[in-house]
Amino acid sequence: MSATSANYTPRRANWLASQPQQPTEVDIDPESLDEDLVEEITWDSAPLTYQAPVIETPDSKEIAVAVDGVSMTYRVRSSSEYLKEKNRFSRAVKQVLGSGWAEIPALDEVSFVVNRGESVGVIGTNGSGKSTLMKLLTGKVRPTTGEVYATSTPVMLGVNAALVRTISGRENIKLGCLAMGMTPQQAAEKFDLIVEISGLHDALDMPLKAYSAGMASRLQFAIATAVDPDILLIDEALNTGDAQFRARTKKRLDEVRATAGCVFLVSHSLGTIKQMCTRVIWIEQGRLLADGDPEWVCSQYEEYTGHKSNERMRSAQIVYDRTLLKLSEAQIEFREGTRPTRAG
Ligand SMILES: Nc1ncnc2c1ncn2[C@@H]1O[C@H](COP(=O)(O)OP(=O)(O)OP(=O)(O)O)[C@@H](O)[C@H]1O
Repeated sequence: MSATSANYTPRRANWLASQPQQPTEVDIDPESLDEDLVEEITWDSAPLTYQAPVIETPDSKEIAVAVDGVSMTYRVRSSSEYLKEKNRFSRAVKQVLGSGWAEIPALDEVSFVVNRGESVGVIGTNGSGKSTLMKLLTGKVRPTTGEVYATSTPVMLGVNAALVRTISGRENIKLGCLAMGMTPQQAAEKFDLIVEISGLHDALDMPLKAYSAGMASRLQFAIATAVDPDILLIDEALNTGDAQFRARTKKRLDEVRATAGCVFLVSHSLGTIKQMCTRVIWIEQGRLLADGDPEWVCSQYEEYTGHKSNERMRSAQIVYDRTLLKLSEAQIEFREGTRPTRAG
């Protein structure tokens, strides 16, 4: 569908007509809450209220990505051992279908809007749904329900720049650029920049199989970001670099951010996230739990994971519930003609 479709009717038009346009606080019946939770929330001085969804009306000049009520359920054929294993971890298998088929919920009604110039950190414990979200953003995988919109095709670092182990770094740069859709001339023009970003001047003629994991991911990063992607997705790629490379990476990410669209960075390293991101999204058990200031979101996450790693599951649940209470859920409305194309 074209971004300028004149006949577009917002998907949620009926719903919007019956809802307030401003966030409104809705009273919760304290009787329905666990006593400890009430105590904790009161102590934290958070209002004992749910916020009604904020209606996000993306500005067509600003918007880079809109994720509108996206849910994702994988359908897998699995052995009973695998299912037992899944049950042991955080996410329960929702429904076991006949003859070994199972549905695994990975994301549940996630909505947010990202504007150009933002650098969004994505955090969450193992299996919470971060990589699934990235896959949906590339448009290569379709959500079960909901929709992902993007103003250009997001580039996933590491997927588009597949490296070949038997040829040199120099040849990999040329091949990687061609694989990402550059002409031979564009690839030649970008060569020096890629070498500079990767910092691999001395290793250019070595075969890739002689590179360490960190060196290979530096090369991958340099190739992927050389195309000046409008929307760049990075999944854990930065964690292998040394301090010098991280500084160079940050510089390059800042440039990408400044020149074009936005960056998504999935990482378990909160230091990296806080250093590189202007906003953080916390996905937990498939739900969007927090979306906002990196310091605040990371501090809630640290408290949550601290409790979990000490097996204080009840306290972890309190942090989860308390954080969720503060989330202003988004509902997305596109004005006529302002909707970007569907990702993919
Ligand atoms: N291809 C797949 N088929 C079936 N289930 C999957 C598939 N990919 C992910 N899942 C399941 O979906 C859920 C979310 O997984 P996902 O990889 O998105 O989590 P994650 O937050 O990226 O985890 P991690 O931090 O460990 O990389 C998990 O329960 C996982 O087992």
